[in-house]
Amino acid sequence: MIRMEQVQKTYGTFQFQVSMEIPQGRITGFVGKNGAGKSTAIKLILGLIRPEAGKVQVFGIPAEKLTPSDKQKIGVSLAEAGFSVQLTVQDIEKILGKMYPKFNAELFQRKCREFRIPYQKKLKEFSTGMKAKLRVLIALTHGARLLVLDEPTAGMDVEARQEVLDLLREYMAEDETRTLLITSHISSDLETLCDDIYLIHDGKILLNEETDQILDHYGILKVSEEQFGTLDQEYLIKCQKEPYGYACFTKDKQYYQENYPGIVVEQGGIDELILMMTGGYH
Ligand SMILES: Nc1ncnc2c1ncn2[C@@H]1O[C@H](COP(=O)(O)OP(=O)(O)OP(=O)(O)O)[C@@H](O)[C@H]1O
Repeated sequence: MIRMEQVQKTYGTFQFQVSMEIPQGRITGFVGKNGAGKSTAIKLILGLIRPEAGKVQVFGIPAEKLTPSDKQKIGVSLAEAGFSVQLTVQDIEKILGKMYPKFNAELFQRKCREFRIPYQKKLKEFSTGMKAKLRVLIALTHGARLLVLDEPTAGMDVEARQEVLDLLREYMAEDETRTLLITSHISSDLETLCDDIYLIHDGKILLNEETDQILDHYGILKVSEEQFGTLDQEYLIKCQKEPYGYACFTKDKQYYQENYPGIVVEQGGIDELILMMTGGYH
């Protein structure tokens, strides 16, 4: 569905260099620290910026050659993009109806009511969470085959986040050929939503793994200097010196639980993955 082949983009000292393949029918999450390159990846995929080298393909078509009719099949939610703040939701509904032949006005209105999005108010009077919910609704109500959502739940309270995540799950369950690409800083949202995770750091992919694999098999071993000396290194991805000895990130915590009964093994979620792999775990 999305393919990046040796794509390069440079901003000053920041160098984005990535190859990846995002399959159809999957929910893929991009994670990483601030400034890692997640939004850069999304902008390259949407053809909003051009790479200096390499190829970006969406639906098998080079991103820069996507026609308006190809773009109709993509639902997008970006933090900085949007409609004029002078418009009301009613105005936006009319514009969407003209822009997208497959725009579902009935669904849009129903979800606006369910999400308590005021229909007559101008966008400039909206709260951060209301704007975020509206951006997601706009992406989801024109029959897109591919959803690309950059931080869709940012600024939302816990209830709003659950509503949006449920809506995304519902949307994906309706048609198994749909594909969703999402970034978020809220790891728990991605852990419950995504099939696959890409960890991006300093413009490179540090890890690509299925979410279930991360949650079921990855873990952090906390060992003394002495224990560290006896540890089989085969399934360790990264080790970090700590005051008590070492924190070791493993992709097979069961192996160490079975073979080293005395050592402490902690759950390895997406937050731990980011912190261990990028050197911020303590
Ligand atoms: N238009 C631009 N001009 C100059 N530098 C840019 C531009 N866009 C992005 N960058 C730089 O590229 C790097 C990656 O930024 P990007 O927005 O992709 O990160 P991100 O992973 O989305 O971060 P965040 O989690 O903070 O949103 C950063 O160093 C950023 O300063």
